[in-house]
Amino acid sequence: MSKPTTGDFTKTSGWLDWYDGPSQPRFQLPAGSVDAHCHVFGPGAEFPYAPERKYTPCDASKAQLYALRDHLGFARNVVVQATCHGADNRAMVDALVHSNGKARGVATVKRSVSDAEIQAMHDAGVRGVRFNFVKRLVDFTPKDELLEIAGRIAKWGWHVVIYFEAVDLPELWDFFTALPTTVVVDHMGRPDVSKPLDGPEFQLFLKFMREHPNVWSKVSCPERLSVSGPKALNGEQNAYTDVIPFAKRVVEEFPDRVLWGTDWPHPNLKDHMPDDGLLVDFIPHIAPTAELQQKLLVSNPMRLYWPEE
Ligand SMILES: O=C(O)c1cc(C(=O)O)oc(=O)c1
Repeated sequence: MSKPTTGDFTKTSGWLDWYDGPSQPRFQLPAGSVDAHCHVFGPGAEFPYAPERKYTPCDASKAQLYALRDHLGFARNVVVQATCHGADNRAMVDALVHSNGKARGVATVKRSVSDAEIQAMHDAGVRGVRFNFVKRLVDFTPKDELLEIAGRIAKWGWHVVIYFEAVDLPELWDFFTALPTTVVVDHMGRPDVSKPLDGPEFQLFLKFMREHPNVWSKVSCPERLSVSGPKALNGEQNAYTDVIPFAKRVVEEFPDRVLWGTDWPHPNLKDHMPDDGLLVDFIPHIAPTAELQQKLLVSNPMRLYWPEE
């Protein structure tokens, strides 16, 4: 892979670029595995970052993403609109249309989006919208606007991806449970893994999934959630051990409603950039059997994003 560029944009101070030269994973992904959460950034010279963005990343192009896919052994990607592009989905859509059908997408839209624009995104491979409640990433959007969007995109068979912090789940509960579509939670709703697995915060998340069969979860981002590491660097085969019990619990209790993704190029990490090959080696720690791995990496994402196959 070629190294990150910046175009004419100045990266947010302290920005960490994605890891150059990831290792070859030891864990062999099942055939047809889907990286169900990753992003493209720009390149800014071609697809400028949104004026309302909260961070300016390094560029991370579709060619670099697809080179990583091939290197790690994934067959397909789900490219999720990154907040640095706001509701301008051109970079993500461009990645989809140049994927030879090997990528689907999740967009961010405003209430003003037209049916023709939704249809065009659908034709390009978009299958969902993302609602973001992480305050450091986005400005507030009124919930009635989001519900209106959810009602409209449901007609295309799309789902809603939600990103929020664990402490905010109680306040967001009524809104989330009113959504009329399949709902996919990013990064397990960001549990605080220094709190107990059986404590009230994570138990509320499990109850959310248990009581609502339309709710799925990505069991991704151990590099973001881990407090005590160890980091996925220098060949570490037992990385992020504090995240394992949380992710494993979700995979084992809801094996048919979990997805996994690299989260490449890992926006806003402050401490280190993981070796993506070692992140893949994390998977068998949370999905220990071949059956769970097949569901997590192949059958579930295929059912959600390529149901026609
Ligand atoms: O935690 C984050 O900073 C983060 C940001 C974004 C984004 O900016 O879209 O996406 C993610 O999946 C995670």
